[in-house]
Amino acid sequence: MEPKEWLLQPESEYRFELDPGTSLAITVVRGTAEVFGAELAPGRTYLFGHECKAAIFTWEGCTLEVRGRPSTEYVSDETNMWTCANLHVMFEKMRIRARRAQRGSPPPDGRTDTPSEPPRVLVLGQENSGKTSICKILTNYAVRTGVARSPVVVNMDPGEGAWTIPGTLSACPISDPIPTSTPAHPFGTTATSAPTTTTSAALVPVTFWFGHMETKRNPKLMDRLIKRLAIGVDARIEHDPIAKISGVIIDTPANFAAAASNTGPTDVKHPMVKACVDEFRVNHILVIGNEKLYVEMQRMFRGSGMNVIKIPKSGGVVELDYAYRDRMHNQQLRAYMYGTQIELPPSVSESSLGGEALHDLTLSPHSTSISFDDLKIFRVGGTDSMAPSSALPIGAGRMISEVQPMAVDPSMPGSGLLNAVLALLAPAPANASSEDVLADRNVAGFVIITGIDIPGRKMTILAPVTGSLAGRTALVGTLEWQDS
Ligand SMILES: Nc1ncnc2c1ncn2[C@@H]1O[C@H](COP(=O)(O)OP(=O)(O)OP(=O)(O)O)[C@@H](O)[C@H]1O
Repeated sequence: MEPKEWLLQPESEYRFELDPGTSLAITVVRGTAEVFGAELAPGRTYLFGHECKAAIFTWEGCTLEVRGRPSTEYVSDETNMWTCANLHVMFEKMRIRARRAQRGSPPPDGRTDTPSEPPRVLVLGQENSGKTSICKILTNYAVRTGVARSPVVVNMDPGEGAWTIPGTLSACPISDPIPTSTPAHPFGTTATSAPTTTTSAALVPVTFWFGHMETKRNPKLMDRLIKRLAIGVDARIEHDPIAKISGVIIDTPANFAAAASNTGPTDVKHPMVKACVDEFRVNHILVIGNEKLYVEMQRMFRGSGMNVIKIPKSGGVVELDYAYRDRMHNQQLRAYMYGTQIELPPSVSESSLGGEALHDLTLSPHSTSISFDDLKIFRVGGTDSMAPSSALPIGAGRMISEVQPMAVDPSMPGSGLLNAVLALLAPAPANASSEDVLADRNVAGFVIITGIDIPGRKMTILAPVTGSLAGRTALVGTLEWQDS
């Protein structure tokens, strides 16, 4: 198949959408281009797969050579990249001020009355408004400035796998551009059992287990984890002066933008926004394409010094349906266990990639049989946390607190453990108090229960690496492994 050439005028973008089982190879043959803010090296071939939907944008104009058959492809010169660039310049000025204050130098403009806080940005918007893409663009622009920058990207959306798997909340300082090639890795890849030379091993996120895909499953736990994540981020950047002045960029789930009810004070309607703002000391809220939410945010934070900015939704953002999201959740879990393989499009050979594009990162998980007694398994909030509070019978209270861990006995029929995804917890800190809930502990990795033998008191566990699980503690939620 002959490659197709696309001639892009300055400030335009080539948008594409891939169907399942197809892939695309793109080479910049002239000019400069970027994908969600990450520069594409001229002459190098980049692969996209797993139903990836993205845009290759150019500031100065470029020629792209495209091999493969996307289901949709077109060029648009209506983008919101100028907005992103202006936001980046504003945030960069804040970082410069913060850096000078950190070093004890006078501010660049000599004004001592303006604050020298780094940008701490919360991105809000409805479903499919382009929140994750804007977080990526702002992060990529920050790390491309030519001076050391390492903003902390926070994924507050448990439906988004971020660096690990769905069901988690995580944060990670980013110092290299976030690539885009597959939605299996929305914020780049971390090493699981992969060789460190082939993945961004520097990405070691702070990760907590929420256990569900939707925040409404357990709002109390969400609230607790927002606080816990903020503490984790502070601890991570405490001894990292560059990350400290680079600020924080927080991606949120769509329901942060939806009011819990249409009545009552605004901060009651948006409790999770309020929690994020308080815990992460947010100083900028970006509201994507939602006038009502923009006005509500302005009202909610009036007089607090908060900068609420309305930004247009890009016309390129694709409406992702539930079936697609379901496939991506499975894809992210599979990628965690088995790695990521992107099939080469017809007419692209291994040698034409020049050994640079990583398309086959195969991992080999291990299946082991362990005794029921080896692993202590808990479910936070018990089984009734699976139902939203509003679904409980009128007047009925919960039997247990939504953040309380309940032991799960694998020998009980209907334990819900078969095919469940478990988060292995890091060892408890020495100073952990008795009130500590297990969900407060960092996640060290994930395993899947693929078989349960009740008479033999054994279970089969799929894990990315070998190693004994004896004495470990794990949390279970509502995430299930669907082996295909
Ligand atoms: N300019 C663009 N051109 C083509 N595709 C785009 C563009 N911007 C975003 N997309 C794609 O649209 C989809 C939705 O975008 P994104 O994930 O950023 O939205 P979101 O608001 O974070 O979604 P969610 O509802 O999951 O919170 C993604 O697949 C993304 O890659």
